[in-house]
Amino acid sequence: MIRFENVGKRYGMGAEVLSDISFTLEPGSLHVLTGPSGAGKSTLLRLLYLDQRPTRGSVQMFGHDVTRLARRQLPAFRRRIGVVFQDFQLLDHMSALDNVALPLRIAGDLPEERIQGFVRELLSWVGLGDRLNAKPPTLSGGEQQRVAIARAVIGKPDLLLADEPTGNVDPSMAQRLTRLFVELNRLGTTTVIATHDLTLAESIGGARMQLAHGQLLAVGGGGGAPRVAGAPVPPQPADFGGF
Ligand SMILES: Nc1ncnc2c1ncn2[C@@H]1O[C@H](COP(=O)(O)OP(=O)(O)OP(=O)(O)O)[C@@H](O)[C@H]1O
Repeated sequence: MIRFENVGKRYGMGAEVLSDISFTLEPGSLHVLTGPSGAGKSTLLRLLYLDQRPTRGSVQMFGHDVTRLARRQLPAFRRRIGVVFQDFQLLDHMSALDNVALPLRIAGDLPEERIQGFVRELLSWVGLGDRLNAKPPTLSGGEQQRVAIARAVIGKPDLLLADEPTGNVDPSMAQRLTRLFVELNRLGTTTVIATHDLTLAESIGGARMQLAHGQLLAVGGGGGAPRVAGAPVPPQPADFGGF
């Protein structure tokens, strides 16, 4: 369970960009975070990723008050979180395959041969089967976004955070990626997807978290995602073991 209580966030000496944010995310719940540009969606995702600290309030995650963690404790928590941020945060010197393999290699649970098999299958599924060895700077924005999504989901994280995850792809790929998120959520990953795209929000389902001017206007229960009609079926968990 994740619990925010009266969380406020300001950058430097600026005004608060988030004020008195309180909510609970139940394990395995699915939430779509909406709100106008500048409302604080990315800031909220960065607080959830422990990439920013709140300036007030408390945040409970994975059984800990994470506002009290030492910097050296953060990587272990972050390994439980898959992220797709707008800047993708891919490692430019590594191939697409190696970027996506990284969470499984760090986890160290699977032999390299199986890791390679799972990564190839997932990258093929997101339409990048012919770009396995390409490095991120040689990929288009939409291709980089799909590598980032594959990297975020391959290890079946406890929490998935995605910021405008389909902003750079065409509608049919957006539907395919939505299916991936929904299926991951069905396997138990608590999921928060920020988007301006109301079609995406509708197709994901789940509960809305609505931000405006740094205030959370609504947060629902977020239980269970509907099937995405007509979308292709992603690789099943047994087919890519990290999943
Ligand atoms: N690193 C930063 N330093 C200073 N101010 C920041 C920083 N990041 C965000 N802000 C400010 O915080 C406010 C909320 O920004 P944020 O990116 O969280 O909004 P958003 O809802 O994700 O917007 P968008 O939909 O345009 O991505 C904005 O006023 C922005 O200028």
